[in-house]
Amino acid sequence: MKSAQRFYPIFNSSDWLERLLPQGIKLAQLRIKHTDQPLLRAEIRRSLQLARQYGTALVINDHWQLALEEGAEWLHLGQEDIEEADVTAIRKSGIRLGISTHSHAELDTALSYQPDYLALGPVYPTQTKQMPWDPQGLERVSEWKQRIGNTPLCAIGGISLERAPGVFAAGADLIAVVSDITAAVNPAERVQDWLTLVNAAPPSEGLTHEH
Ligand SMILES: Cc1ncc(COP(=O)(O)OP(=O)(O)O)c(N)n1
Ligand SMILES: Cc1nc(C(=O)O)sc1CCOP(=O)(O)O
Ligand SMILES: [Mg+2]
Repeated sequence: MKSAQRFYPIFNSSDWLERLLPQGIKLAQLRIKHTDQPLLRAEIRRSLQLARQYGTALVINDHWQLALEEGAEWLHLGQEDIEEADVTAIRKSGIRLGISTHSHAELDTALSYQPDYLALGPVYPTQTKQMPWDPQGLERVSEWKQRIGNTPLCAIGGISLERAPGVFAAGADLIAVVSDITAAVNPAERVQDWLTLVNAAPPSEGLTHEH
């Protein structure tokens, strides 16, 4: 895996992608929580165009039907999402799949789908999303990595640039972040700091994405 793919920022619009992909982001997620289908399709289409332009692997969150129809290569689903999705169609399409986990039971369920990566969260307290889960902590990151072996482990939730070295050292292959970038005083500068950090990190098993 190219080391820059260990940094996985999450954005809620194609405008954010237009603004920050030129910084050299090689893996990102589009996470839009409204359900207006025409607007969603337009956002997904524009985001995929931007991702192709900048050589970025773009993961579409939640909206698996639109992701398939618009030719996305990556999809992220939570446990409730996957219950409602047509997993056979998703797997048949060849789209690569990441799945969220927050507990041992969710980990067992997620592993049964043989995902292309697994996410564990929230590692630290987060203001970005309300969840019933207590922060997992770094020991849980290490435990997950031991249990999932070669499947890439994505850590998410309350992770800042300053916390990232500890999260990688605990066993995360990649780190997903929202507010550390989008709430930064200077998001482009913050992206550069992350890229510097991951480029200096030791190699890791993780996502592969050829361009
Ligand atoms: C990389 C990554 N990890 C976890 C999530 C959360 O997914 P989910 O539990 O389905 O919650 P929503 O993001 O859909 O609110 C994620 N999106 N990305
Ligand atoms: C969208 C999301 N999912 C999580 C999980 O634990 O599944 S934590 C989270 C929010 C992450 O945002 P921030 O980097 O601002 O804490
Ligand atoms: Mg979801």
